[in-house]
Amino acid sequence: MVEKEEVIRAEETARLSEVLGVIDRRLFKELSVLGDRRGDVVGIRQEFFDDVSFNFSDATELGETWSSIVQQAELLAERERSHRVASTAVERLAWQHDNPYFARIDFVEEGAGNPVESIYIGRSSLIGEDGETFYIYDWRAPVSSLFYDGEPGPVSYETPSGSIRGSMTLKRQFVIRGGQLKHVFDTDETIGDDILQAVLSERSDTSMKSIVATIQKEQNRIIRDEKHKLLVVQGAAGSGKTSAALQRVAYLLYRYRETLTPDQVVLFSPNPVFKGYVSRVLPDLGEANMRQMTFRELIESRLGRRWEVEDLFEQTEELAAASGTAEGDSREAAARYKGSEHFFATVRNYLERLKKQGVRFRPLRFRGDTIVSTEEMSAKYYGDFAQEDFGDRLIKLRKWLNERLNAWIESQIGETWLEEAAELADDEDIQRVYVQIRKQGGFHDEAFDDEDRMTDLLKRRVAENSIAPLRKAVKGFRFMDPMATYRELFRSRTLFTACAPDGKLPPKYEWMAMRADETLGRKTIDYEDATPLLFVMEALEGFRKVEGEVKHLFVDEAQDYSPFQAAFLKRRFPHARLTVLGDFNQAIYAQAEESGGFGGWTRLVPEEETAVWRLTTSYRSTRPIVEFSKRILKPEDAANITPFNRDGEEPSVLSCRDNNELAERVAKRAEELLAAGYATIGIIAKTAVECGDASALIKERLSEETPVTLVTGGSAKLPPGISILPSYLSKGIEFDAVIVWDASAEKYGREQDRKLLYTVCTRALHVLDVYFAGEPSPLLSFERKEAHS
Ligand SMILES: Nc1ncnc2c1ncn2[C@@H]1O[C@H](COP(=O)(O)OP(=O)(O)OP(=O)(O)O)[C@@H](O)[C@H]1O
Repeated sequence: MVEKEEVIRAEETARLSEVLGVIDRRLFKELSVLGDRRGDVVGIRQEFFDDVSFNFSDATELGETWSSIVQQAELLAERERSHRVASTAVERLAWQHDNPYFARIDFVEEGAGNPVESIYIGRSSLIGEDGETFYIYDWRAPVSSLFYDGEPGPVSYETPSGSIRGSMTLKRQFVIRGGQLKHVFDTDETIGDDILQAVLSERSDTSMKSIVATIQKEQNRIIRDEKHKLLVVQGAAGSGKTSAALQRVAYLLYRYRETLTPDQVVLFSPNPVFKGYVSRVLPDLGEANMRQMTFRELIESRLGRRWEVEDLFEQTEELAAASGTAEGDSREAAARYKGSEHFFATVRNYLERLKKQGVRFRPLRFRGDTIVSTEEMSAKYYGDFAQEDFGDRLIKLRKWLNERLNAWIESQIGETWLEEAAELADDEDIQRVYVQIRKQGGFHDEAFDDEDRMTDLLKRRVAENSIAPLRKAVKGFRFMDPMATYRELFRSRTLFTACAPDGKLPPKYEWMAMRADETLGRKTIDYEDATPLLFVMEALEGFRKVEGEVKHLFVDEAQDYSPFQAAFLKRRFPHARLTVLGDFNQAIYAQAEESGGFGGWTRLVPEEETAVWRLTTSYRSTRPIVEFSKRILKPEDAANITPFNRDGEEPSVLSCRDNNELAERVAKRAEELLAAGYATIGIIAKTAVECGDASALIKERLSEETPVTLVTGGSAKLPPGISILPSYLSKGIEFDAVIVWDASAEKYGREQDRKLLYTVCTRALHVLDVYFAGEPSPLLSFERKEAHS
C-alpha cells in the first residue's frame, strides 16, 4: 500500500516538474516580450510627435498630418495592447507556477480503441507550444465537470455539441503550494472530505476566497446551469450561495467569452462592506470583476435628487430605537406591510385603475398665473391619449404641453411685462438675436422693419428664458406628480379598499395614513415607501430607464427584497437572466419578512424556465456552531440544515452583570483570540448606536497596538484584526471568531429578533462566544449559561 503511494507520488512529482518546466519557459518568453513592449511603448510615447510631420498649410497637408498622427496612435495602441496581454500572461503564469492544478481524472471515451486520457484541472489552462498538448484544463472546461460531478465508473458530460460518454478510471486530488507537491490522494467520493476539511479549517481572510478546487456537486449544478432564465437558490447560512454565484460569474465569462463582457453582469450586494469582501474572487480567478450595485444606489439615483430618502440602515436603526413603544410597533407593522404581497397586489390594482382615472398632475404656472391647469392635463391624458399605455401617454402629454407653452409665448408678445423685460434684455440676448436674424437671411434695408424684427425676436427670447424652468420640468415629466398619486392611497379609504385584493384595509391603516401625511407631505420618504413610490413613478413613466445590455443579474441576500424590488429589477434589466440567492432564515428586515420567501422572484419568469435549487450543507462554521445556531431557529426552519463535519470548540453563552463587565470580558477575549492566531474577529452588536457605545468601552480596555475598527454603513472594506459592527452589516461576511455583544432579553427579546440572532451567530467559522448583560435572550433558552470570566 505504502509502496503504491510512493509510486504515485514519484510519478506525479515527475509530471509536476515537467509542467513547471513548461510554465517557466513560457514565463521567460512572456517576460522578454513584456520588457520589449514596455521599451517600445515608452519609446513611441517619447517620440510620438517627432515622428509626426506637421503641416497645417492647406487641406491636403492637414490631411497628411492627421493620418500620420493616426498611424502613430495606432502603433502605440497596438504595442500597449500587446504589453497588456503579456503582463496578464505573466501574472497568470506566476500563480500557475505556485499552484498549477488541483485535480486529475483519467477518462476513456466510449468507443473501441480510445486511449485513456489524463486530464489535469487547474484555475486556468496551459497548452503546449504545439497548440495541441493540454497540460492543464481550465476548471470551467466541459470535461472538468466530471471531476465535480462524477465518481469513477461510467460517466458523461455535456459539451456545446452534445453529451460525451465514457468511463472514469481515476480521480485524484492534489495540494500544490509554491510549486511543491504537498499532498496527493485518490478518491472515489465526489470531492474528498479531507481536502475540504483542510480548506475549511484554514484561518480566514478579509476577502472571500475562490472555491474552485473543492466545488461540491450541488454547487456545480448552480454554477453551470445554462438552461434556465431564473435560478433560485435557497441555501442555509454558509452553504456556499455567494461562492457559487461568484464562480458562476467566472464560468459564464469563460463559457461565453466571445459575447459576454464583465460589465454585462451585475451583482446586487447587500451593503458596501460585502461589496469589498467579494471583490477579490473574480480577479483571483483571472477574470475582471462584474459590476456591483446596491439597491440603495438605485433608489438614490432615481429619488434622491427630488426627495430626502431614508436608507435601509437608518430605518433599521430607527425601528430598533423605537422598539417596544407604541410608535415603534406601528412603524414596524407599516414597514412589514409595505413589503407584503397584499400591498404589492393593491398597488398593481391601483395602477390598473390609474389607466382610467386618478393620476395626479401639477399645473404649469408662471408668476401666479396658470398656463396649463391640472384639469386640462387630466382631460388630455384621459381623453385624447387614453388609448396609449402609460409611457406613451406621458410623452404625448409632454409634446402637447410644449405646444401649449409655445402658444402661451405667442399670446404674451403684446403684453407689457414682456415689452419691459425685452427693453432690459442683456447684451448676450441681443447679440444672439442679431446672429439669429443674420442666419435667417440677414437684415433688409428697411431699418424700421429690421427693428421690429429684432424686438419681436427679443421678446420671444426673453419669454423663453422666463419659462426655462417650466420647459425643464416638462422635459423631466415633473408635470406628473407620482408622490401625490401614491399618497392618495393613504388618503382615501375607499380607494384603498377598492384596490386591495381582498377589499380590506390592512391593520394600522390609520397610522400609515397619518404617517404619510407627515412624511410625504414634507417630502421625506420612509424607506418602506421608497420602492413602492419608485415603482409607481417608473410605471407611470413607462419604465424608461432600462439597462438592456445587461445579460446576467445576480441578487444575493434575495430574501431581503420585497416583491416591489424584485419586479422593479426585472423591469430595469429586462433581458437579463436572473440568479437569486437567499435564505429565508436570514430575512432580517421588516419589509422582507412579509413577502414570504421567493414569491416575488418566481412570479417574474414562467415556471418551465425556472429552476429552484436547495443547498442544505453548511460549510462555513464548525459542527458545534451550526448545531448551536440551528437551535435558535424554530425546529421546522432548522430541519434542513446539515453541518459539514468539522470539529471545533462548543460555543459559549456568557453572563455579565452590566456593560462594563461585558466590555472587560469581551476585550480580554478578543485579545486572547488574536494571540491564538485568529486573523479576523467580529464583535457584533445589534445596532450602530450600540456599536458606538461598545466600541468606546472596548477600546479603552484594549492595548494600544491591538488592531480594532468600528465598521459603519459607509465602510467599504473589512479590516484585519478586530471589527466592531452592527448585525445588519455582518450579512454575507464571516469571521474566524464571532463575539456577540449583548444577546440579552432587552436586545434580542422578541420573536422578530430570532432570524437576526441566527444570522449573527452563523458568521463564525471557528469560534462563537455569545455574551449578554442582565437577562439572557429567551431565544437562547436551550443553552446552559455560564458565568465564568
Ligand atoms: N465547496 C466549497 N469549498 C470550500 N469552501 C466552501 C465551499 N462552499 C462554501 N465554502 C466556504 O463556506 C463559507 C460560506 O460560503 P458562502 O459565503 O458562499 O455561503 P453563503 O451561503 O453565501 O452564506 P450566508 O448566507 O451565510 O452569507 C465561505 O468561507 C466559503 O469559502
